[in-house]
Amino acid sequence: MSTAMTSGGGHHHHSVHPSDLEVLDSLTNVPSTSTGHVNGVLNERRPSRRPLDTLQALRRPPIDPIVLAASLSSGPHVTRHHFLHSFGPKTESKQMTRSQRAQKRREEEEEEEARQRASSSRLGTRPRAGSYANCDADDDIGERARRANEISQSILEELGEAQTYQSKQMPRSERLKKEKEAQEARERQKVGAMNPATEEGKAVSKKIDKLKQQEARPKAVRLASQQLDDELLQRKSVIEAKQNQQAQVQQQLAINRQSTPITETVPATPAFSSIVRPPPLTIRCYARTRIPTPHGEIFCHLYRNNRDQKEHLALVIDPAQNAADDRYANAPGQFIRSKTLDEVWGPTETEMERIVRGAYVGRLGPTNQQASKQGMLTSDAAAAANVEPPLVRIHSECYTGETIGSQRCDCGEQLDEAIRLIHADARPAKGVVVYLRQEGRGIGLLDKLMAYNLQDMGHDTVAANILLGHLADARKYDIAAEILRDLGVGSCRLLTNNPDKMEALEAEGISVNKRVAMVPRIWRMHAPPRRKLKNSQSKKSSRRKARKSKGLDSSIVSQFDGGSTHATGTTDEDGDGEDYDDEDDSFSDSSRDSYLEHHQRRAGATMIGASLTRGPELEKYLRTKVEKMGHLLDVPAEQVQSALEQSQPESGPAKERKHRPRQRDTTDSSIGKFDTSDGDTAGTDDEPLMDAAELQEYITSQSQSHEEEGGEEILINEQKEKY
Ligand SMILES: Nc1nc2c(ncn2[C@@H]2O[C@H](COP(=O)(O)OP(=O)(O)OP(=O)(O)O)[C@@H](O)[C@H]2O)c(=O)[nH]1
Repeated sequence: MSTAMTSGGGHHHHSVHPSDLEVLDSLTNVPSTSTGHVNGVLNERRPSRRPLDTLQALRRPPIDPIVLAASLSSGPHVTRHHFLHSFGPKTESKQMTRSQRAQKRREEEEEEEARQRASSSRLGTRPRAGSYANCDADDDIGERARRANEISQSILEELGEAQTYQSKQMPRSERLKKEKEAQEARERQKVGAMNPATEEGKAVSKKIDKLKQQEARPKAVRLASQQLDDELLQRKSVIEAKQNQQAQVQQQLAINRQSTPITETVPATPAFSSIVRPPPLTIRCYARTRIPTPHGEIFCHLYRNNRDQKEHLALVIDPAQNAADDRYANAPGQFIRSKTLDEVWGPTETEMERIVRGAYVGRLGPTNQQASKQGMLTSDAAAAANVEPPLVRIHSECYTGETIGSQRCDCGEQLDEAIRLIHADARPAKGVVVYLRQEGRGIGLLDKLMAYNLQDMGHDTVAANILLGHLADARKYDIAAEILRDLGVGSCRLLTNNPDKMEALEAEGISVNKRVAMVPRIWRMHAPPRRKLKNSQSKKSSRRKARKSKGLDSSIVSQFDGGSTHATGTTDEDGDGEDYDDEDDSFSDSSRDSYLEHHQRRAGATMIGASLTRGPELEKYLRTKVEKMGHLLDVPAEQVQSALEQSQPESGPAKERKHRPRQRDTTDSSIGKFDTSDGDTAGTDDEPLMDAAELQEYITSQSQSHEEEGGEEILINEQKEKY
């Protein structure tokens, strides 16, 4: 562009070139007016390219004089229509003139040349054109590096060590090949070990079982797969590192102890010593409160301890403590109460503070707020009371079974059943469910969920645990025992099928006087009665009971009636003595009848979906417990048959449809439907469903025919002679 538009005030209008006008036009959008004259010259090259109306339409809005004035009065003066023109104070360009700039460049070039000449003379040799030396010919660093290299070379020569380096590494192609082979071998081993369908998988499963029997569990883990082995080693090294760290801390502590006078203080939370030598276990009940349940009221106790960070619970069923009057409050020794809760926690603790944490007697209310006294119950007092030891269940947490109604296990059902059985046990009912936060048999929820995936791949619960690097059962019962002691329960009748649990509890100093079995509800449906019904009168009475139980179950009512009565779900109200006529049989009878009663309860009150767990996965789970973990239960013949059928699913002849009892509850259909044998989905609505009375008749007829066939008795308490 020529000087037609220079900055500054001086306007030197030389001849205007047509291209300048074109640029000006494009910058300012001034509509071109057909061909025209510029400085008297006919501008042939500026035809009117666009019609005027289009240009008008494209044109940006005209300059607003107010905006222009504002712009002039404030900032640097560049507007889109006055590009580089200044209407404001004159600004001086700080740029040198062109000639000055040329002069400066020349001077710089001369200086450069002089420098180059000087450096090449210093080197003595001129670098060859095109050689790398050219790159740093005038570079001091390059020069110094070369010289250092020469010096070090000469030193090495003097020492006679100037040898050529020879790599001992394999060629890369070979290394890659070897790595690939090793990786493939590992994969094969892993896949084989994880898939029970393969020969390798079968061998691994077999090995695991065998080793487990030999009690060589950690070793079995190492053999199970290379991958798990690596993981174990890693864990081991972490533990070793911790132990080392701990040893150092112990040493330091020993030194400190020598140098400082000993004061008998026990650290509240020993961080490291718990790995080496755990401090004596201490527990404390921090709170107790009343919870109404479908079976009656319970007192929920929350415990903390110095062993783990979990809050374990004790559900105490002792409704007598809840009486509106203080009849029972004055009879210490009759209650299941926590010693640590009733303790006074310090000289400043107020009565109200004690009551708020649950250390009260009688039924708490707006008018009854009586704090408990320290030492209301001791184990001695309980023993002195000379009553049958309370029913106790040590229950392990199971989120899936108890909260989202998983049908993979019977944990939800067991928790529900334990509370029900304790409520139904004696008059007044008394017992404890110790609820331990040992999810997944102590392996935690995360690993339990992974174990389920291994189970879906064909492993059972025991093998899945082992493949994940755990013991088949990683639970401990020391905290449970301590909680029971705190509650004054030194001996008990234990609700369990698990012999290990009984042994563990005994080892922890709680005497197990009797085992009371937990029979899965679904199995109980098929079980014949333990003894023949006494006479035809009994049959009538059971029908009468079934009719009675069609109404709202009294255990449900008990939570609405103020809770002053305990659950009466299995009370022998008609007085025929059938339920409680014989102490030994009381449980078997009440358990058998409980099947009907639990169907009369509202479904989902304590478990999602149903109060009955069923299905092929549950059957497998139960069978594994019996067959591999030694649980004391007899698998009903029908379950064995169903397992056999499952093992040859499609291949065999079409299954004969068995007659299965079906029932629909009158109040809630969700518990009414069930399938007893093979876990097929429950029958369709068009199939007739039994009502409670029909069902009871069905069970009775089944059991009678079973007895006629000389069938084996399979019911709870069967194995208890063993203990
Ligand atoms: N690792 C693992 N744990 C499971 C599985 N299914 C249930 N559990 C856990 O098992 C615990 C219950 O243990 P069980 O073996 O069912 O019963 P038990 O308490 O030993 O025996 P009983 O006293 O007779 O009931 C709960 O903590 C559940 O979370 C499973 O497939 N794998």
